[in-house]
Formats: sequence, C-alpha cells, structure tokens
Amino acid sequence: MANANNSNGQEQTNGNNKDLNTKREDYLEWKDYFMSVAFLSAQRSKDPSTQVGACIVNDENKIVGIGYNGMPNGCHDDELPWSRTGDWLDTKYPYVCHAEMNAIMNKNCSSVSGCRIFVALFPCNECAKLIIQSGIKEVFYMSDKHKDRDYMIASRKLLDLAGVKYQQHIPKQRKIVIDFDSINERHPKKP
Ligand SMILES: O=c1ccn([C@H]2C[C@H](O)[C@@H](COP(=O)(O)O)O2)c(=O)[nH]1
Ligand SMILES: [Zn+2]
Repeated sequence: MANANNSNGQEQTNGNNKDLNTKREDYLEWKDYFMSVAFLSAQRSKDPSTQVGACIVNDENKIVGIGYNGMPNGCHDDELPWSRTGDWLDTKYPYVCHAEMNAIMNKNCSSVSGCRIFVALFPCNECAKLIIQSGIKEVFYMSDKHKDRDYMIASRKLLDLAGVKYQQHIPKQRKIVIDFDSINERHPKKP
C-alpha cells in the first residue's frame, strides 16, 4: 500500500520506510507470538547442547505459564553436570527439569486444564505424561527431530490415547529480530 501523505503532501515514514499512518500488517500473529515466547524463554537455559522453551496459553490467549530446561530449584547449576555422555549419574539427564515441566509448575493460575502448550521440541514421554495429567489439550511444537527414538514413539502413543492433539507449528515469520536500540528511533516531526 502507498504511504499516506501529511497535510503538506509529504509521506510519513520512519527510517525503514515504514508507513506511519496505516495499521501494521506485519505484526506477530498469536501462534508465532506464543512460539516466540517459548524460544525467548529457551535463551535462559544453561544447557550447552539443547535449549528448550515452553509457553502455556489459555483459551483467552493469555499466557499462564513459561518454562525452560534447567536444574531444579535450590540445586546450583554449577554443582551438577551438563554432560551428555559418560556414566549416567555424571550426565545432566537424571537432574535437569524439562521445559514443559517447568512451564506447568510455574503456572500463574489454579489449573492449566484446557490450555495449549507451545514448545520448541516435541515433548518426550515424561513430559507427555505431565501434559496429559495437567489437562493440557493441545501441543504446538516446532521440531520433531527425535521422532524415531523410542521415547518419542511412547510420547505419541500416550498423547494419542489421552486425546491430546498435537501439530507442528509453521511460523508465518521465519525470523524475528529483537533490536533493543529501535526504541530510540525517532519519527519525523508531526506537521
Ligand atoms: O521434552 C523435553 C525433552 C528434552 N528437554 C531438555 C532436556 C535436556 O536439557 C535437553 C536435551 O538435551 P540433549 O543434549 O539434546 O539430549 O532438552 C526438554 O526440556 N523437554
Ligand atoms: Zn520432556
């Protein structure tokens, strides 16, 4: 769409040539927004190999829980291993809390029953159990890269039996950049 003109006939655009008089069309749609929140939350993870985030949303599109994979509360993450290999007790696996678990435990409402969960990775079988028991009704995931592993087959089996729906989220915006400096951008003076 052509940029609107001001009373002097000048176009009102910002430095990136964006029309300042017409409603934005490239705003984040809801599901991209919730998945982005999950990905942003994942940035808090100290796991060196896989950072997972989860965002739980109710039927009013309100976020009611956010989490990422990390060590349990009170267990200092410098005192537990982050390794993937070696003796099981010397790896992260027996200790780390999964993103979905943390999002459910961090809920800011009495129940997440009927909610949707947005996750970076398809949930494992342990998270599937938590999702089912908490009453979450739908899972949106980005990646299913471990889909052939036994624990993922078990996860799908559980979700299917419990009637929890799942679907891969295909984002409309492939890349979202947060530019903290943009808030200082100044628009042309109003006429
Ligand atoms: O459902 C899941 C499955 C895994 N995670 C977390 C647990 C670990 O911190 C990483 C997986 O590490 P790898 O090195 O890729 O094995 O992901 C989760 O949060 N939710
Ligand atoms: Zn899990």
